[in-house]
Amino acid sequence: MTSPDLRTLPKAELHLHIEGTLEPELAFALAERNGVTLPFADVDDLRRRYDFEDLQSFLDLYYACMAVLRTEQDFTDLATAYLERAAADGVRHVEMFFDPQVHAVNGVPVDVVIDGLRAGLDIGRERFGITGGLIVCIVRDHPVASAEALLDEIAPRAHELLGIGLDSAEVGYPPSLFEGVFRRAAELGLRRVAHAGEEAPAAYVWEALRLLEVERVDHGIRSIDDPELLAHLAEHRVALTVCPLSNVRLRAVPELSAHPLRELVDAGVVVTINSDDPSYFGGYIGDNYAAVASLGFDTAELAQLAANSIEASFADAGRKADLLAQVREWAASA
Ligand SMILES: Nc1ncnc2[nH]cnc12
Ligand SMILES: [Zn+2]
Repeated sequence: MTSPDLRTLPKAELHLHIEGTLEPELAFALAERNGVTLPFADVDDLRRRYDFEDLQSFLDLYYACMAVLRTEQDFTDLATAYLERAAADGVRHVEMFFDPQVHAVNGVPVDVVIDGLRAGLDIGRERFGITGGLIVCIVRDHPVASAEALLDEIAPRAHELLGIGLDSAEVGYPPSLFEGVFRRAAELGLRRVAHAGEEAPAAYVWEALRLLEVERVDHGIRSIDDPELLAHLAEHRVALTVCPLSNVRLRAVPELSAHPLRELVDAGVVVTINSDDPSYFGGYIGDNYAAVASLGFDTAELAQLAANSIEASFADAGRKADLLAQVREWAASA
């Protein structure tokens, strides 16, 4: 039997930083359009620096490149370019992270970012049939007061957002710092997710669950070190948004074959597959599914991972039922 085309498997992408889809070519085009000077000679020079030692070494480059994003049109162009690639990878629903505190440092108001990304999502829906929304991320190594000020700013537009997340440098910035911020976000009607257990230990995942009351955990791979936590995640069906190629590139795991994905699935955890920052990590979501297939996951298991992504999404019940039927159809014909 030939292996099925994983790019036609209908799926949701639940862990995607839209700024992490900025390809070097677009970065230089936007730099020129906006009169911003990037600290790299050219596209090839920038790509050569995509050799990361850890999360922080990646974040340094990632935040530097974000300086080219200035106008509403820039954010629309960025989102549209991603959605076109995502559509080719079988993505039918996407929940997109963005980092307004970093854009604010560059003088870009959060309204510009939201307007630009929402226009991109509208194009994605019309052109590619992709549904989805935005998850505003708190940059955890900025002061808590800055996160609180951001909530003040977005409060009137909370109904235009799906949720709140927590990202950036993890170790030393535990979820507990943001308990009040997340409580207020919940009062605004935002769904809650957080990066936890990417580089930091399982204790950060417990904090995200107990103090931030998250509905999904982003990465969460260090949960593997805590059997009680694994049992809790499985029992309560709290999904992990796992990003295998990211974990390899940022050396959260020594190599793909050492990834704890199989153990997480065997423990009964609801695992989903995602790309994180695909421009920087050598692969979009289709490449991540292909990496999982190379670990020995069979067609039925890959279809189950896609079904998990739909079930764990914040799509409405009708959309979920429709997409789950599409996954079943794919599996039956694979
Ligand atoms: N993998 C990651 N972890 C934490 N913050 C991020 N921001 C963008 N990518 C990230
Ligand atoms: Zn991430």
